[in-house]
Amino acid sequence: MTTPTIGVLAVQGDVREHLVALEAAGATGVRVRRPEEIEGIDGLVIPGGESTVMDKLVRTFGLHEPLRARLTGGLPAYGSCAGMIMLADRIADGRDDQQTLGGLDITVRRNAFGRQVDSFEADLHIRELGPEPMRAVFIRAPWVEETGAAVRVLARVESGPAAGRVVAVRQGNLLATSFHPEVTGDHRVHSYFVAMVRSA
Ligand SMILES: NC(=O)CC[C@H](N)C(=O)O
Repeated sequence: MTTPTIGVLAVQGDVREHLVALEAAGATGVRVRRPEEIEGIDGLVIPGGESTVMDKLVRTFGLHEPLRARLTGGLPAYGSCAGMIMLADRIADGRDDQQTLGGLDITVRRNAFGRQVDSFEADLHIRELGPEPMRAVFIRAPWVEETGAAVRVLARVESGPAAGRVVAVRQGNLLATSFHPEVTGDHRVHSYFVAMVRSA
């Protein structure tokens, strides 16, 4: 696989920013909106947005089952923010009929940082990405409340009232961040994911 083809789930959310970041990280990014577009991809990015809407549209467009089938088959996937929620096996205080694609043995709490701190930025040190801190942008972000034994924690909030909260995880071929690396121009998370896709 010289240049991997990575699909960005394009039913809702900040799709364009991920396509740009994937190209910068050496992959070909394609929009995934129809079931037949799932077959040819080597990896999948689920963008930030609104997970309740994303879930409904994924089911309406007949994408839920084919996406689950590929994820179960080991397709590498990266979810940012709402995408993290879509990859989580469990949502804390889950209500209504919100479903996820699942695969990550985590419980996420939606809009976890509270109304006063709707959106904020913080520097994170992520060993896998090198010594330089990463500027992380959180927008009505979830955090990871529980992790199963197979889940590796990659980053935690480092200071302030939410210090210690888990905001980046990996489990096998699945990667998720609470924050939005696609909006900062720092493409290290996407490069890390592209490397995961290459070695899958
Ligand atoms: N920036 C985001 O993706 C926000 C996620 C949104 N709060 C949700 O619950 O889906």
